[in-house]
Amino acid sequence: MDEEGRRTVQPPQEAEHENEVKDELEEENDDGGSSEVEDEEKSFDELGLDPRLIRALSKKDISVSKPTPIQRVAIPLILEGKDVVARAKTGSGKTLAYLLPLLHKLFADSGLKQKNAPSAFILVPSGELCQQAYKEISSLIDLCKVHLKAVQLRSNMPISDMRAALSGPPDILISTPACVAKCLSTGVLQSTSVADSLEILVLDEADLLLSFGFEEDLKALTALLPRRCQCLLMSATSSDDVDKLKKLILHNPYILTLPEVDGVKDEIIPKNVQQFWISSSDQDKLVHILALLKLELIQKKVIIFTNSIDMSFRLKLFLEKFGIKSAVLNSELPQNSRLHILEEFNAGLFDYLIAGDESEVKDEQLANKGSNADTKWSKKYPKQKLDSEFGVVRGIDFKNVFTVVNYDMPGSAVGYVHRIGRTGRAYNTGVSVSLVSPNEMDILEEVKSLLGNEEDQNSDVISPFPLLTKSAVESLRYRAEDTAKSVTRVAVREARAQDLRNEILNSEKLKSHFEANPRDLDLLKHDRILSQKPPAPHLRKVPDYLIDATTKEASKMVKLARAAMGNNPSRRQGQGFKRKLKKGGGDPLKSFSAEGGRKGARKGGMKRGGRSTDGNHNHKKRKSV
Ligand SMILES: Nc1ncnc2c1ncn2[C@@H]1O[C@H](COP(=O)(O)OP(=O)(O)OP(=O)(O)O)[C@@H](O)[C@H]1O
Repeated sequence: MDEEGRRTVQPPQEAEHENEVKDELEEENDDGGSSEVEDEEKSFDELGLDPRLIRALSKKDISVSKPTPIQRVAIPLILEGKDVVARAKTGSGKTLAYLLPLLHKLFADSGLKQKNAPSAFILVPSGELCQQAYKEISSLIDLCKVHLKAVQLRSNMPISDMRAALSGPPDILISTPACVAKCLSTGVLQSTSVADSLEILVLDEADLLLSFGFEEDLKALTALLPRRCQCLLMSATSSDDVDKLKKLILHNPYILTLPEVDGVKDEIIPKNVQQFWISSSDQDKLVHILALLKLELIQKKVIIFTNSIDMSFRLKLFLEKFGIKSAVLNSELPQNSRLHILEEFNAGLFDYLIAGDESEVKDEQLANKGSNADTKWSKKYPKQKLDSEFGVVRGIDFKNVFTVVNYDMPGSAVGYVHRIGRTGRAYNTGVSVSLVSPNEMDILEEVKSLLGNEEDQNSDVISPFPLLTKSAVESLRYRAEDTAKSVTRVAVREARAQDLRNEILNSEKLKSHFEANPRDLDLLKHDRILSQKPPAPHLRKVPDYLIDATTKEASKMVKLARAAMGNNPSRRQGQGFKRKLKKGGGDPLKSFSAEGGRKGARKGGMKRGGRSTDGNHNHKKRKSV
């Protein structure tokens, strides 16, 4: 610390002690002993939060009696003013875990002291996450009807806009570290004002902040942090980068790690996601995805991940020929368009989103910076022009996604976990289906060994997808292969360029229009057709005679399951949904085998991955829907 009591840039010595909370039941205290945390099933209002926040949660349809485990543990500690590192898996509700106590504190402090800079900074690695956090905070502030102001700043804003946004000043600033560093270096934010005013600093998606190259920007900020500033670090995974940040910024923090039930692996496994895979050559992936979507064997909404922008457009053009509309999200698009695509998808304006997940390409590029390393991965996915603050996978809260499809497998098992974590968020459930080519089998093996349960070798965390028969695939093969020929490289290039042109035009319109009409989502469609010709009528509808009886039954069951949810996946949470599913024939993914139709009639359990498991003792990592 310097004379003025500010935190210095040098990482402090290893904290004198760290307070670890290893799960919601056990809290390690300073002496290394452990004590039971009483009444682990506390509701939100028993956590000591302002009643206005509790009412706001009810209005947002979040059950006030059911905080997630990380919320139950983190909220009281943050309310007490402790520095906290919260590591809990993707989709576990970390955003509210820091936002609720942060707002509670700002409600209490509001108007007490004249400030020249915001009281709270929330720093995230990408523009998309800024927008997401901003919307969540704004909706809570609106619902609580309090006089607090939050602003989001992004690096691409003109300095004059930044200055205007910070005049006042607002109570909460949501931004990226690079943007805050820019504000400091241009004098938009005064260092002395920050040092005088800042009470709470949140680093969300902390493990990404350093890998996205924000280290120097963060150091510029940490030099100003007053000693009293409470620091919170949220992360889905533990990594060296999280440790580095922890040492750089936090003071003797409480480390919250929520392994839930049985050990380290559970820390990362999205338990609410039933995971499946389909073996497919690279060429056959188009016919497989067509069969899944056209024969309605997976439930909407769906995110389809590819590893390249060209593949995303190829897929979009191909599906269009069969009358399946989708939108493409990628790093090439202007930021306003990307944010708008996300908003439309979250609002349910279209069902299929093809997301070019280049984050792993970016990681690979960062890892190989300065070297000429020519890995298998970089050969397959050559360098693309990437927006350094774009991330389509990490941290983005896609709403009500039921199925995640890996059209291309990601480059790592960790990338896989983050992708499938876009469904099954908080108390919801979801399904993932990965198309795995022979070249990608090593990643599948990596995923299996990362997620597998060594003590339970006989059960697969990721199983063969049970609803797709060979004959269903073959019935569509001719049409798919014939149509794929028309999706040429030139067509893909033109579609990509056309989409970019449209979106650049849109982006300007979007900026001005949505500033004035934030709720007017439907103005610009992002899932419009890019093909020159409309889809041929014979491709739009699969003739009845092509679909075998087993597939018809599978598709019917998927539809029944969807109807039981009333097209509202958030209703998957309750018992009511389970009852309705039972009436409608049960979860098709559990009660059905593509080879043998319904499994319910068969005694002695069901087959998964060629191994027999007892229907009543299904794999414990796979939560029933
Ligand atoms: N107690 C709760 N009950 C029900 N839903 C919740 C609860 N808390 C949060 N949610 C919802 O769960 C979803 C996931 O939460 P959130 O985005 O905070 O997860 P996360 O842990 O930050 O995930 P990631 O690591 O991917 O960023 C959000 O839509 C949020 O509104």
